[in-house]
Amino acid sequence: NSILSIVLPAPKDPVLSVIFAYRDDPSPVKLNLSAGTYRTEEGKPLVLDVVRRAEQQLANDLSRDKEYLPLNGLPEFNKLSTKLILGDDSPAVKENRVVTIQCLSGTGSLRVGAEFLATHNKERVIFVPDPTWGNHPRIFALAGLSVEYFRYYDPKSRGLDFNGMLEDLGAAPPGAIVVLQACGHNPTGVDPTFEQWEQIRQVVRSKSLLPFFDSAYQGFASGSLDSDAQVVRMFVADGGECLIAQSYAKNMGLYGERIGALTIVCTSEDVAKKVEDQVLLVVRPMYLTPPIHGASIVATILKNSDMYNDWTIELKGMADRIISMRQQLYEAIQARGTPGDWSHIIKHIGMFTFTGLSEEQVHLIAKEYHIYMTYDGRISMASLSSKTVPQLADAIHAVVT
Ligand SMILES: Cc1[nH+]cc(COP(=O)(O)O)c(/C=N/[C@@H](CC(=O)O)C(=O)O)c1O
Repeated sequence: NSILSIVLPAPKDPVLSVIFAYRDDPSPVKLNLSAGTYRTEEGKPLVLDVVRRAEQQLANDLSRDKEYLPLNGLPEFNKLSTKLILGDDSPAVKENRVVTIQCLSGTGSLRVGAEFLATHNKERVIFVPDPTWGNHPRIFALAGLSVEYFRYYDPKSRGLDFNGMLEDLGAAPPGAIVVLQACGHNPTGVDPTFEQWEQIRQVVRSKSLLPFFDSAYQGFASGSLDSDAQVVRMFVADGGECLIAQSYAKNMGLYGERIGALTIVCTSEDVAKKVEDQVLLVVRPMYLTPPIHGASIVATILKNSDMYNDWTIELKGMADRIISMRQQLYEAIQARGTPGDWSHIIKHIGMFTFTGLSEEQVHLIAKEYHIYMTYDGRISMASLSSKTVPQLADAIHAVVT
């Protein structure tokens, strides 16, 4: 008599179920556009050259050991991560009111932050964009928060439903948490303009909402680390509070190292101290202390100005390749005279684009053309190459005409 036989089949995960369908497809021309990971022009994963050099340096340093890190992670990693997102001369850092904890990449930063908020924030509602990254609702619900949505994507314009967003944020209860993707919105590729962000900031502050930034693509969206941090810095500059989940998965290609940071900007040093102690009470029973290797790679690169510069060059290379894939796909669709306005492909930013294809068109493209994207019509531009753009443009043309 088995105990586990009561376990029910798990619901389908939008990203993973497509990856499994792709895996099982025997076609030699199959193309996976669903995974949010960078691919080179040859369609291969990329380990940055500067990462290889950092790892070499670490391996040669015989003074290093494998002792536990402190609960809050590798100290120099935390300091350098704070600087990367908040900038070199952040008043919040100077006033000691910023707490940064190394966490297990972006997901871990979001989860630790959510568990902390579920325990200490009197308002248990957290608002996320509609749509948002598929994992957000579960991370926050499992932490004990109640997830609500604010209007974000407008299917008609394939752009931002700005008025809807402002209206929904304006109607949120004081103290509610609001998840804001810092740049390269997943899954739509639609980011507000800076002018729109300023209006969003004013509503967030005037309604006493607590912003929780998800910064998973800093530098990877525009190619510039500073411009992709502008939105976060705009909020921090007003002296208010926010949480920031940072990930080095995409911009440093450290997906499997699970390295990121949770930064909490408070209104005083005194509050920051209490916040840090309470967040560590979440960490200890969750995973005790974070992993050392990824943090050491990041710290090695960020603390050395030559390696930092080399990183920015490789990072811009990745971002530029994605932007050129957007241009090439748009031109290929135009060349085929495919009906409809496809300019959103070049207007969108970051790893992803919402094609606007319907679920049945997505299934048809998978079945007939062996091209896999998530059922919401999201494609990862990073998975395209000059060779495969025509294949996708042909498939889109076939299903929309
Ligand atoms: C917006 C966003 N935030 C956080 C993460 C977490 O990444 P981490 O590796 O924990 O730092 C991801 C990953 N997104 C891709 C990975 C996945 O969902 O499987 C994706 O959208 O494909 C995001 O797209």
